[in-house]
Amino acid sequence: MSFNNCRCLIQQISYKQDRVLGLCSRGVYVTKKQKLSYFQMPATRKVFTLAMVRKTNSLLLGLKKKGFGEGKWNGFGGKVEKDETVSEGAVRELEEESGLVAKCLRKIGILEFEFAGDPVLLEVHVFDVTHYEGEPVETEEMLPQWFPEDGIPYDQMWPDDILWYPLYLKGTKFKGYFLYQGHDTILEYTLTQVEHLP
Ligand SMILES: Nc1nc2c([nH]c(=O)n2[C@H]2C[C@H](O)[C@@H](COP(=O)(O)OP(=O)(O)OP(=O)(O)O)O2)c(=O)[nH]1
Repeated sequence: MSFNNCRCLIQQISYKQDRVLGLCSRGVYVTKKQKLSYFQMPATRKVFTLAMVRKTNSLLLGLKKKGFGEGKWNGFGGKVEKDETVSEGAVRELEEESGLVAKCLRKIGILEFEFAGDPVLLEVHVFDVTHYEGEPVETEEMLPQWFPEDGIPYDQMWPDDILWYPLYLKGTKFKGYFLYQGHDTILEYTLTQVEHLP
C-alpha cells in the first residue's frame, strides 16, 4: 500500500492540539495522528466498462434515462460482475443498453473517478468498438443516437469527457484520474497518453 491512494487538497487548518494536514479527497480532515492509518486505507474500488461505438466520422452515444449519470449522453457500460472478465462485462453491458453485439473490442483507456466525501473509487475501462452486429435500439437505460465527431454534445456530458475524447478520437491510448465535487465540478485531474494498457 502507498500514500498515493490519497490526494490532499492544500487546505491547512488547526484542529484541537493536533494539526490538520489536509482535506483528503474523500472529504475527511486528516490530523498528524490520523495520517498513517487513514492514508494507508485504500479506497473501495469498483470496476466499470464504457464502450464507445464508432463508424466513419460518427459516434454512437446514449442518453442515460435513469440512475447514475441520468440526463447525460455517454458511451455504454456499467459494473463488471464477479463471474466475468472486464471485456465480457463490456460486451454484456453494450448489448443490454444498446442492443448491439460487439465483434471486436480494443481497450483505449482507463479512467479513475473519485467523488469528494465518498470512499468509493470508480475504475472505468474504456473500449473502442468499430465492429458490431445489430442496429441501436432504445432500452430501459439508454436512448441511442449517432453524433458527428465534430458535433459531440459536451455540454450535456460528464465534464471530464471533453478532456479525454480528443485523445480517443485520434486513436491515442490514455490513463486519467478525476476528483469530482458533486457531479459537475472537477477539483483536480491528471490525464496522460500511454503506449500500453493492462
Ligand atoms: N464518459 C464518462 N463515463 C463515466 C464517467 N463516470 C462513470 O462512472 N462513467 C460511466 C462508467 C459506466 O459506463 C457508467 C456508470 O455505470 P452504471 O452506474 O450505469 O452501471 P450499471 O448499469 O451496472 O449500474 P446499475 O444502474 O445497474 O446499478 O458511467 C465519466 O465521468 N465520464
